[in-house]
Amino acid sequence: MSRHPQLAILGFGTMGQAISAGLVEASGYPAGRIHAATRHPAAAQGRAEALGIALSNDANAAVRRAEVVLLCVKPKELKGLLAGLAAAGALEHRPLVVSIAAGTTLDFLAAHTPEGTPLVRAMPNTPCSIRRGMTVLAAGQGVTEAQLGQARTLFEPLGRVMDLDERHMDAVTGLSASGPAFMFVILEALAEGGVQCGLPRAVAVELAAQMTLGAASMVLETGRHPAALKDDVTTPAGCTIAGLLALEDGRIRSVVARGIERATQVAAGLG
Ligand SMILES: NC(=O)C1=CN([C@@H]2O[C@H](COP(=O)(O)OP(=O)(O)OC[C@H]3O[C@@H](n4cnc5c(N)ncnc54)[C@H](OP(=O)(O)O)[C@@H]3O)[C@@H](O)[C@H]2O)C=CC1
Ligand SMILES: O=C(O)[C@@H]1CCC=N1
Repeated sequence: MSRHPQLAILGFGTMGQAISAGLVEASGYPAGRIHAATRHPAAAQGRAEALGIALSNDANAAVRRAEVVLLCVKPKELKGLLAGLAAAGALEHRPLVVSIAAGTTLDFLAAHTPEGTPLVRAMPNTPCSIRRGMTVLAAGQGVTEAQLGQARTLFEPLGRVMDLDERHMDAVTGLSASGPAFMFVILEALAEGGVQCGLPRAVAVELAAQMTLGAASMVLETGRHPAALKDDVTTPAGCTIAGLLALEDGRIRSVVARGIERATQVAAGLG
């Protein structure tokens, strides 16, 4: 299979568009090799045209010519979509099927696709649209290393990729897939703190975002524990420890951790 297989993207909403944008705009995937399908294409036609990819309401046609099928519909919409593909015989050539649906297991996918369909579950996030994504992959039974590699090749240009056992997928969803929303709220709060202390809002947002990027990059690039990096910032009797204690008074650690736990619990029930 080529490095840029014929790709069908079913569902062209937030994630279908984020992945398409990452592939075409940021990583040079040939737009002509991507065919997206959605039930109401008019709404997203402008975005598809801007990317140069074909968008129609004919999922069966997109799948018939595809070597890789990326399922980007809501979990509740997946069963009907797969039933339609099966009824039309669109998966008879056994393309690699990659689902990003939260809470939707490989067993469910296997039960709703023709026997022997190679299946991979993936959990990306919206930063994939600018190549700063995090995607976790879990391979279905019988998927070869080459097929898993094909899925990896698809997501690697969009950011980091990690393989994990499927049992971790709900926690992955709660942490790295829902996580951007949590970080946007935290970023907004950081900026509000700056505004409260007199910074213009645009300046506060830029400082908050660049600081967050720098802190996250230090964790990834140094491999040091976040607690050790925090200690480096915290001068005895200085301002940082004063701020940290105020955050602890608000139970920042348990509030954030419980948010991930709750998102994980809900993700498990979405399929
Ligand atoms: N949003 C996120 O940050 C993340 C989402 N996910 C997962 O990605 C999937 C998509 O989420 P998201 O992009 O946010 O959802 P959206 O609702 O934005 O997009 C889903 C799209 O699927 C289309 N659709 C629905 N049914 C069909 C069908 N039968 N055939 C073709 N297209 C169809 C809908 O459009 P139309 O009505 O025109 O058909 C819609 O645009 C979900 O399963 C979610 O769990 C995973 C990681 C992160
Ligand atoms: O909120 C959701 O259900 C989806 C899955 C992970 C991110 N967004």
